[in-house]
Amino acid sequence: MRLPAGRGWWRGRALAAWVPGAAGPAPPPPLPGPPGARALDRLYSSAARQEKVDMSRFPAENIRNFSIIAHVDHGKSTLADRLLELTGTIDKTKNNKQVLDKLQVERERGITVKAQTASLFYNREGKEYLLNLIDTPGHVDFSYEVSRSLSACQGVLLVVDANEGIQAQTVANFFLAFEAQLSVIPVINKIDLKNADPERVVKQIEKVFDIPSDECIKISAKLGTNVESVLQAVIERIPPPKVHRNSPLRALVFDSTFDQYRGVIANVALFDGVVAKGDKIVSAHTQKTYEVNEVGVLNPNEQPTHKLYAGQVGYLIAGMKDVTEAQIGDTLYLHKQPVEPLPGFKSAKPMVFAGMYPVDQSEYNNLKSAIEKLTLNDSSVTVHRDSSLALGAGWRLGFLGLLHMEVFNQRLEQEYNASVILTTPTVPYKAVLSSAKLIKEYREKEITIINPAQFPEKSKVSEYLEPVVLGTIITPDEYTGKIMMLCQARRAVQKNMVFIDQNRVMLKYLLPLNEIVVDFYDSLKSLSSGYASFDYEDAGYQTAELVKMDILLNGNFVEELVTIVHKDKAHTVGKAICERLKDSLPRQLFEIAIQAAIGSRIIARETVKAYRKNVLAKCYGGDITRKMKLLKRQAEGKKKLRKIGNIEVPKDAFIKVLKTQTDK
Ligand SMILES: Nc1nc2c(ncn2[C@@H]2O[C@H](COP(=O)(O)OP(=O)(O)OP(=O)(O)O)[C@@H](O)[C@H]2O)c(=O)[nH]1
Repeated sequence: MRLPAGRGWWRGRALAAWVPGAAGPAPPPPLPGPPGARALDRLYSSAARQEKVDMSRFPAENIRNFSIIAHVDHGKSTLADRLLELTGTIDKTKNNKQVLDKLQVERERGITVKAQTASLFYNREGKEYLLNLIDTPGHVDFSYEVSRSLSACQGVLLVVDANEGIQAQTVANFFLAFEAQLSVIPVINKIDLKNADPERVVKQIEKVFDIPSDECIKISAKLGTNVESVLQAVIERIPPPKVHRNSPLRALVFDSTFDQYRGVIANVALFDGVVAKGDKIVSAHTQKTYEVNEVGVLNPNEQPTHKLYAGQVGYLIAGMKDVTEAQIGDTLYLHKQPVEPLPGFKSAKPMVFAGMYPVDQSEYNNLKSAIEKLTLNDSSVTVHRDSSLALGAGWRLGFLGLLHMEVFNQRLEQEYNASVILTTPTVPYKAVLSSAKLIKEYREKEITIINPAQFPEKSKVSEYLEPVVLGTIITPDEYTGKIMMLCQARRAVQKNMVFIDQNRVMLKYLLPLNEIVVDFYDSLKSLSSGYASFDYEDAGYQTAELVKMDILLNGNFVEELVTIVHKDKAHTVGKAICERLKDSLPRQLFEIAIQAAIGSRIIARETVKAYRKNVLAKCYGGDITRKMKLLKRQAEGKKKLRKIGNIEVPKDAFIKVLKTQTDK
């Protein structure tokens, strides 16, 4: 049986409540062993399994809400495993590996894609604490998940690899936490590695983040070395949430997922008040009223509770039918007790757009339903209907980056059995219109273009704009020269350069997004032997000399191959498209000229030589039935062709040219 995605696949383990003093059957007698292990045994006891947890026993001063943030692969999920074990939330003997990475795509790629919350019950010196841990993704495409998670926290564990030291996402994530005014606990991980140099990393942390060296905790999450002191620091250095339990309910929806049986499961952080099953709540965003069906904590599986109290982080199910009803950043309050909504979040801004089409048009409806379901679990994807003469009806989807696009595609295939064609990604350009007619048509002066086919002509535009990002590159000094040349070739403007230690440099560049979207990271990695790291943040738009490039076959315009390029790159890009098309077009009875053109100016050309495929050539002699069969097969093949002028172009040829370069 295929396990449903998201929370819940762990359900077989059915962690249940340990509820001293709660209504229902008495908890089993204390067991020998460390407090965490005892808690675990109680959690697993079948008597307690039916009970709901009583969360009133955790006053705000006994609560710590924190995220684990780091550069990719520095060990967040492994540290989360050890913390879950140490607090007895999961069984230590089970060889746990990245337990909170629950999606198949996360397990296969070994990366975290979705932030996951776990509530840990922890006894320390006779006091019982509730530690709400959020494990976050490290890759730049998912930094939106990180910033959202931080809104439910008062502190972070900033994990840094003792061998690699501070990397680009370490810097980006630190500043997210710093700007949110959270307590930062630096954790230097992987001290067991042969090449580990924790002292060097301590100095980097002091220099770049201005954090005193004695605040760094050195651990090996893999071996469990010194992980106890991380728990101690969480309790001592992260402040409890400042909340009011006697005020009316004010709950922030900081994440949400969709379960096909129960509807929306909203992850909430309670800033004020209390919420319980049966309460009537209102969404500040939609003003719709709902009745709460279930509240609970993730332990790390869903564990229903009697109530959730201010300062706590948990989940809430209230009959919302899709995630648009539980918008991330929304505030929930009690019916007839309106409150000032919490600030919420800026909505996720798609950075790349690509066309998505079913491989076979008869699969359109199935794919439509799969996309709808998956976007319910990933609301940062935007979807617009689109169509192409060659590929049929489809959609134009917006993603936070290329990895996000690949992960979405993989999830469609794995979780919904869909097979799709994804076209080359483009970035969202803008045009400031000068034509009164167009302004009237669009009802605005500045339009965003997510489909190259809709690029307005230069004569109707006063200026074009392209998205830019502020990129951070951290590299060993010896590769700086090569990296600078790469950045220059990508039209980047250097903004800053500092040494973070004797031989490591941090470079800051303003880069056009379309120059980095496809292969910048790969180029950076290969010319620095894998040592340089890269992260970027949105930096708005800049004026750009963009041109629309057409592709012509014997003078006939091919609508699906229109591309927007910077004028300086037009020749290179045009040549590459012509070459790819030449390789994928079958020869025909006449010569075919493939041309890339800007307006009437031809900038690149390839030729496919004439050739006659005589399907009857082998049928010498008089077997008429065999001849008829071959001619019929040829006629069927023609149905998969599109005629451009008198040229027959197979659908496969378009696919080869349009498919993303990352698709193999
Ligand atoms: N030697 C050693 N390896 C470790 C340690 N901690 C984690 N690793 C390994 O480092 C790799 C990455 O660990 P993860 O915990 O998945 O890292 P992450 O930061 O969660 O990764 P993302 O979610 O992709 O950003 C895995 O192969 C771990 O086994 C450690 O203390 N020592």
